Amino acid sequence: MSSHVLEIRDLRVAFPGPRRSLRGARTIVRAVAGVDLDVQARETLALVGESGSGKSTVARCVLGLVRPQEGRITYEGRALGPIDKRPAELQRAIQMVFQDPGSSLNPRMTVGAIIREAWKVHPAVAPKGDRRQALAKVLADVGLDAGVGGRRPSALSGGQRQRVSIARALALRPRLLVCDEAVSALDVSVQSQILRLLVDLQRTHDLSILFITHDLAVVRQIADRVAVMNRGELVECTTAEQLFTAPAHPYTQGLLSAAHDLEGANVGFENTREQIS
Ligand SMILES: Nc1ncnc2c1ncn2[C@@H]1O[C@H](COP(=O)(O)OP(=O)(O)OP(=O)(O)O)[C@@H](O)[C@H]1O
Repeated sequence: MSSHVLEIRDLRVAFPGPRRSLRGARTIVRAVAGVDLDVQARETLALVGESGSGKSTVARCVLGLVRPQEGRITYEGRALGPIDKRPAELQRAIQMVFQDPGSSLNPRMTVGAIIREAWKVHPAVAPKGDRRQALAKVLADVGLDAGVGGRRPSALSGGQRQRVSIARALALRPRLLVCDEAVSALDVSVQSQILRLLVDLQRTHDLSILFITHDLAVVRQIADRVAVMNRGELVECTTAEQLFTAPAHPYTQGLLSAAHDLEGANVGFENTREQIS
């Protein structure tokens, strides 16, 4: 049997583009133009590319938030349709961590209420016994004190808020996390802490991660394999090591040298996976 948790085949998504003129026909933006991708059990696959290359659209298709014109997405061999047509256990099994927890966490609710609400939506994974203890455990798993449960997102730092987003996802015992620019809004040192947390959680919770980012320094810290998108197409999919040492595609070579120019000293980033193993 295949060890692929997620399989994407010939995915195609087009959006109506801007009008050419007041009376002219609409253009079409081919956001995803025939993508094949697999995420294996317990791996982190980074999906990288410049802004507008189609990464988020792939993620939104996996979540069932965008309906592709063509293609097939399966999770453990089961076809994934739109989110509202998915059985509860499939909705639960794939969780998303967004870039900006400020807008994805309800500002009127406490952290505890946010997590309890996730359990209300998915009673199959709600704790059977002491909910307080279960909440403290979920928060501890992401490095937060139990006291954070009584606070609202606005009272937390950006890094703490992102830990809460991860806790909310983990509370549903997912198998696949889709992280869309999940550390992009954070300072570099906080980014590293969150990336380490994800690497740890992946091991302790048997997670697969599809990690979307435009930042190659982040890829270096977290990815097992890397898929590179350009203009809706996948141009290269290889191990992280291979990508950084011998990128095959000219587009990837260009991305790497642009990152070199931008980051200077940061290019020598050590790999978090190696540091903590
Ligand atoms: N809902 C939408 N309606 C119209 N066009 C869209 C929509 N969503 C995405 N697009 C277009 O599809 C293309 C791919 O966008 P997408 O957000 O997937 O790229 P991305 O690589 O994730 O970029 P970014 O990192 O900037 O989000 C872009 O040209 C974008 O403008």
